[in-house]
Amino acid sequence: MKNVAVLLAGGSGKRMGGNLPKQFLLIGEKPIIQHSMEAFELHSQIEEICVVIPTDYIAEIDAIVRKYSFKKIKHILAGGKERSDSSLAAIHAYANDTDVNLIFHDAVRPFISEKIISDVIAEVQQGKSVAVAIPTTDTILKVTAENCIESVPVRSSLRRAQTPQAFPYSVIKKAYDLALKDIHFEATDDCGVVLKYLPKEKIYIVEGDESNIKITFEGDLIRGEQINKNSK
Ligand SMILES: Nc1ccn([C@@H]2O[C@H](COP(=O)(O)OP(=O)(O)OP(=O)(O)O)[C@@H](O)[C@H]2O)c(=O)n1
Ligand SMILES: C[C@](O)(CO)[C@H](O)COP(=O)(O)O
Repeated sequence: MKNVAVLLAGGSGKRMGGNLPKQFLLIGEKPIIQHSMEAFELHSQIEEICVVIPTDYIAEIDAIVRKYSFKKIKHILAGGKERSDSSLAAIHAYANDTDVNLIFHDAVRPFISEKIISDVIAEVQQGKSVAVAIPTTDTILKVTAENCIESVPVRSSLRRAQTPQAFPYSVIKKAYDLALKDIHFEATDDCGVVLKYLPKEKIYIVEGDESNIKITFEGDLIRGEQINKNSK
């Protein structure tokens, strides 16, 4: 099976604000998305990379690919309205090349480590579905519609989800085929889609790390600069 990294970068970064989608903001003088592209380009077990990006920014990715001589970028695809639409764009792109593992990664998690990618690949190569997560240090509250506490789940059973999330092609395709028949379908990640529509499919967890942050708000850029400096 070929290991394909799908870099999801189709969002507009509403919570970050500003005109430029956050994946093009600089950390360590390099666009955030370029950090993610490099992490997968340099990983020896990744055969191909597929970048999903808003249509207006396809040329920017093409320019980065040419300028820095990326060799593994096979597709640069137009993203969709929701994150799940961007995942679907990648799934459709491999409809005739199904002997692959799709390894979905938020392009705005630029500090993904070689170890996490290796650990994810070790699992998905055995035909397993894989999530990356870390324990939560905060107690997590489940709340009601009126913002009162409904329950306090046992913390030791809770994890914070990161990416990558990886699946054999047949698994993720089937999950999305079923999801698309559901008029109430919505999802914030790909594991949620598999869990809901293929409940018998086990999703194995690989340990993430605290540096694998998602750049979401402006303050995350300061933390990102620190992580980048410490990684030198
Ligand atoms: N339609 C979308 C929405 C999100 N993403 C990608 O999914 C990742 C995680 O999403 P998030 O941090 O929510 O990014 P945005 O959707 O851009 O942010 P916001 O929700 O603040 O608008 C990002 O790399 C983002 O570009 C995507 O590929 N397609
Ligand atoms: C996939 C994810 O990064 C796991 O934490 C997260 O669910 C993405 O959510 P967002 O709303 O697109 O930021």
